[in-house]
Order: sequence, then structure tokens, then C-alpha cells
Amino acid sequence: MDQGITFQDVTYRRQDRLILRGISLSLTARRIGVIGRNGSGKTTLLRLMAGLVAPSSGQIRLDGLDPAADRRAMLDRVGILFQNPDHQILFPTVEEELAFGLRQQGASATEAAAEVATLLQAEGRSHWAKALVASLSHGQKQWLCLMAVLLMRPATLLLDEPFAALDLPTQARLARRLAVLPQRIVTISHDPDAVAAADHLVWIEGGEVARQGRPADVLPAFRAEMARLGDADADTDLSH
Ligand SMILES: Nc1ncnc2c1ncn2[C@@H]1O[C@H](COP(=O)(O)OP(=O)(O)OP(=O)(O)O)[C@@H](O)[C@H]1O
Repeated sequence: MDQGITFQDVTYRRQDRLILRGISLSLTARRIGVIGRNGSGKTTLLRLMAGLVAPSSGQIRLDGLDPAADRRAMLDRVGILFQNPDHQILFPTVEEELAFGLRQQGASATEAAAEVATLLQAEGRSHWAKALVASLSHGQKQWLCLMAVLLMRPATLLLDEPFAALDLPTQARLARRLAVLPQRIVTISHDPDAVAAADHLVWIEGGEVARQGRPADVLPAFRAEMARLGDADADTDLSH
């Protein structure tokens, strides 16, 4: 089977708006970053990769499969962390939320409970098992969602701003944990630091690929453009 994520001239339209246009990508790296400003189309790209939405035109393949046509296969292969954990969490307690995906994958209640307990212990958070999810902070909920996804061991992880709400120690622990995972990881962010370690970086601007390549080749131009746009806003503000 073809390994990798490919987009062939992909367009995505909502009503009259063209959100992504002419996207062609051939992604075979293990660590893939997607960078771009707010509203540039990063999350939409991720949703297309997972098959949550279908392209308006063009073709997408994830390891040879059409994600939108083969949702069932995607559930086992692709784990997604959304930007907003409240869109993802289903259960009242931490241990129930963590066990759910494992149960879906066929683990018995006892097996799932044992895996969850091992994970919480490794994270130094055994005391969280019975905690109510509603009592967690935003960052803590994001951490919980990520742990739930990691427990399912999907071959591809799609992470939408995974570090944004996390405090620095949790970010550092998470970065270490992700670094050793054998899986393909696609991380999207507007923050160059969050994707600087990627093997391949795609910069999305206005629904198109502005540039792609190694971070060393993409990030200097991205930073320069962001600084230019920031300065332009400041000048505009001053003129009022
Ligand atoms: N369901 C939708 N209906 C209409 N417009 C949408 C929809 N989803 C996204 N858009 C629009 O498409 C554009 C790209 O959105 P997207 O969420 O992919 O951007 P993003 O790069 O992930 O942004 P951010 O960094 O702010 O999360 C935005 O202008 C957004 O308003």
C-alpha cells in the first residue's frame, strides 16, 4: 500500500467560499508541520486528511485510502486532537474518557482500566482517575484528550495546536513523549516554535500552499512575513 498523505489539486468550498484551492502535497515524512495564520485553512486541511469532510474537487489519499470514503478504516488509523477539547470529551470522569477509545478498539473493561491506570501513573496523575472532567482547566482537558488519542495508538496523529493551552512543564513533557513515538504526526500551529522540529513543513496562506520544505527553508520566510504583517497592522493603528 502507498505510504504517506497525498493531495492532488484539492479544493474545498463551503457555500460560495473557496477555503482551500489547488492544494497538492506528497507527505512522507514522520514529523509533518502545517503552519499559517488564523483562518488560513490549517484546520480544514486536517479535517480533509481525517476524512471528516470530503474535498470539493481533487483527490486525497492517506496510506492509499480515500479518507472521506473510508471513515471506518480511518477511525483505527487516524487520531485527531481538536483545538477545543470540549468538542471531543464525552464522559464525566477522566478514567472513563481515557478508557472509551480502548473499549471501542475491543479491549475488555479490565484491560482498558489497567492501561489507563498505567498511563496516569506514568504521567504522575493517578489521583486524577476519578476526577470530574468538568473540574479540569482548559489545558488539563487538552492534555486529557491527547492522552486518550495516544492510548489508541493510531498510525497517524493529527494535532491541532496541541501546545497552545498547556503550561511550560506540560509542554516539555508532551514534546518528549511525542518525540519518541514511532507514529506519523501532523502538527498544525501558527507558532513557528511548535513546528520547528518537523521533518517537513507546509506553510498555508489564504487556502494555498505558500511554501513547503525543511523548517530551516520555510520558517525564516514565514517569520519575516509575519513580522511584516504585524508591522503593517501597527502602522494602520497609528494612522487612526
Ligand atoms: N464550516 C465552515 N463554514 C464556513 N466557513 C468555514 C468553515 N470552516 C472554516 N471556514 C472558514 O475557512 C477558513 C479557514 O478556516 P480554518 O479553521 O481551516 O483555519 P485555521 O488556519 O485552522 O485557523 P486558526 O488558526 O484560526 O484555527 C476561515 O476563513 C474560516 O472562516
